[in-house]
Amino acid sequence: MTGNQWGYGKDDGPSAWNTNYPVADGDRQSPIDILPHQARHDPNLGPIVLNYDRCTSINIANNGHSVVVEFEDSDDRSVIQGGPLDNPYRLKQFHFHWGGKGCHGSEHTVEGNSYASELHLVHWNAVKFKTFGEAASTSDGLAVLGIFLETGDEHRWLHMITDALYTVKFKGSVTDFKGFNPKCLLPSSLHYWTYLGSLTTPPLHESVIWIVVKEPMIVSEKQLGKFRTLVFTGEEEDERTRMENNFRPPQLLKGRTVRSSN
Ligand SMILES: NS(=O)(=O)c1ccc(C(=O)N2CCc3cc(O)c(O)cc3[C@H]2c2ccccc2)cc1
Ligand SMILES: [Zn+2]
Repeated sequence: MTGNQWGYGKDDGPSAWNTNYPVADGDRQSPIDILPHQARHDPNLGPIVLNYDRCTSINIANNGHSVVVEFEDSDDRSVIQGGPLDNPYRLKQFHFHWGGKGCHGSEHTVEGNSYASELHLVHWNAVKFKTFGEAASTSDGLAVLGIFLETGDEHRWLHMITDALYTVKFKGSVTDFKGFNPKCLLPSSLHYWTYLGSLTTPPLHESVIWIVVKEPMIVSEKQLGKFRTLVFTGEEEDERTRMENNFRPPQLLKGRTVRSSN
């Protein structure tokens, strides 16, 4: 995966991705604009259950597209289950998408409104697949939990992430990041919308069961600003391109149904 041929700029951004990744124009692309009143309330949709108590974070990294925290996924120590999922899905990593100063940067939107940022907790079906890569390229191999970030009061735990961002300023930097449990980032209610979609970055595989939580987490403008101290470029490169607006805009629904938990 040489992720360096795509980006979020004018020439290599989302509108150009279909050149190298034709699935970009596919029938189940993500993100989407969610219309709550058109979502089908499904009483059979149970609650989302997160068993993260024995989760093991490994490191935090700048992969040139976002800041990513990776987890140990060699067993079922941290899984998501319930809701629309038939199996437990293992937590692999989480990362964020955000905007520029004062601009919004979520990927999913709600009735055309975008949030300041969006957190993605990426899980894979280790019951049906042997590796993340295999799951990520097969329908419903992944389950991504999306959490909106809205600006307001300071988030009491997000500093554990933002305080580490200076150590991964440049693309390709990785530092140890142990003992972090992302459960501390979740809003109080896990009511959600769910639909079948794709990765929102190349290779845009149509392999994702999306679970988008309705209630945003509240973070301060100051905390969000720290994400913008990262750069897309490597330390050895001349230019320093600020990492911001790393979001794909909403894609066509193409007849898909969005279901709503209660
Ligand atoms: N935004 S998202 O849809 O939630 C998303 C989910 C997973 C991934 C992911 O884990 N990876 C692996 C790291 C990676 C690095 C890249 O440079 C890149 O272009 C894509 C990824 C994706 C990825 C997923 C599946 C196959 C290959 C790569 C990325 C984004
Ligand atoms: Zn993402």
